[in-house]
Amino acid sequence: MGECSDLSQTPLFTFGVIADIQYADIDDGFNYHRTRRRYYRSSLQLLRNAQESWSESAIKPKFILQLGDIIDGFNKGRGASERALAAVLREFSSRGVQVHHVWGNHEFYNFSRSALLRSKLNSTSCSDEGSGAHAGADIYAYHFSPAPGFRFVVLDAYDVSLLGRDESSVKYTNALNLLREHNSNEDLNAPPMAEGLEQRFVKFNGGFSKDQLDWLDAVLSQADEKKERVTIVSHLPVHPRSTDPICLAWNFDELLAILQSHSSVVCFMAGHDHDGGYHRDKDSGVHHLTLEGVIETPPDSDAFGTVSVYEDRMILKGNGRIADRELLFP
Ligand SMILES: Nc1ncnc2c1ncn2[C@@H]1O[C@H](COP(=O)(O)OP(=O)(O)O)[C@@H](O)[C@H]1O
Repeated sequence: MGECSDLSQTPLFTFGVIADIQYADIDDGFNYHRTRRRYYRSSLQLLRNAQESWSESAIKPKFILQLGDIIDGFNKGRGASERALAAVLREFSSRGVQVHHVWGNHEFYNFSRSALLRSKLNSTSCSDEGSGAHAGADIYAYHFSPAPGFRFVVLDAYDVSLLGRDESSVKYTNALNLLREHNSNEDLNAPPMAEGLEQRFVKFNGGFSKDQLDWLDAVLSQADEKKERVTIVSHLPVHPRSTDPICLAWNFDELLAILQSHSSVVCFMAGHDHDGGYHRDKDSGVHHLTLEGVIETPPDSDAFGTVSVYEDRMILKGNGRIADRELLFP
């Protein structure tokens, strides 16, 4: 960190990040391929560790980004969705810091889209006022500016998806047609190929509608004009080198093209791939960060980050499985 002599400087503000808590009050289990252990019960304690660290830090985070999959789909079958959600939200609210919730596949395993829109997982009330702050009535995407010159955009990566869309809706039919164009398996959660980018066409992923892409494009044009620094968050990663390709958003390429055409974008943060990932896009200089998931983090470790924001960079202080990173602005 040669140029980092200003680390002793006070940041303009800080914020917390945490991904894939996937809490359930059940014994440990495994991922689909049985290669990774999942610590369903202990994930609540790891969230508690994060909250404790944030509240004890000299500079309190201005907000927390919760990158999706806050509770596990197993809750649904046990009739425990509301109880599990209440337990996790109790932890979040205990310290009184504003939380921005992103929606992942496990949100939709537990709740319908309309229920989510009515729930405490809808944090659009923390968005900026005014027209254009939200992408649309049934698209969960909004932006906010926590400090002058900085903007954050929350994206809905399941806008085009089978998950959460009513089976009688046009949006569901369109998503099913798109998925079937790429995946001929009977079980649409099974990837169509054993490797490569086409693997992403599975039911547990989704994408961004044209309405959402147009909205994002307009939000970023305004941010370019104001010379703001924009960080975008979504449950699904969009850079093939920042994740296992099976976790990519269906139309990651369309989203990447938008990011590359706006000078204001500095960082894209996602969850979903519990192993995490990082890549700096060489064309745009945008940092693509995929956060390691809490659910696959052993009870004696941690998985959360605190980001300090400066004029020219963000410094991620990782805890446990998450590495420290210096994110210089492009
Ligand atoms: N290779 C696969 N073939 C069939 N189903 C799969 C495959 N991988 C995952 N699934 C299923 O897809 C869903 C999402 O997978 P899961 O591992 O739970 O994702 P997450 O990491 O988001 O928890 C689960 O219902 C899981 O059983």
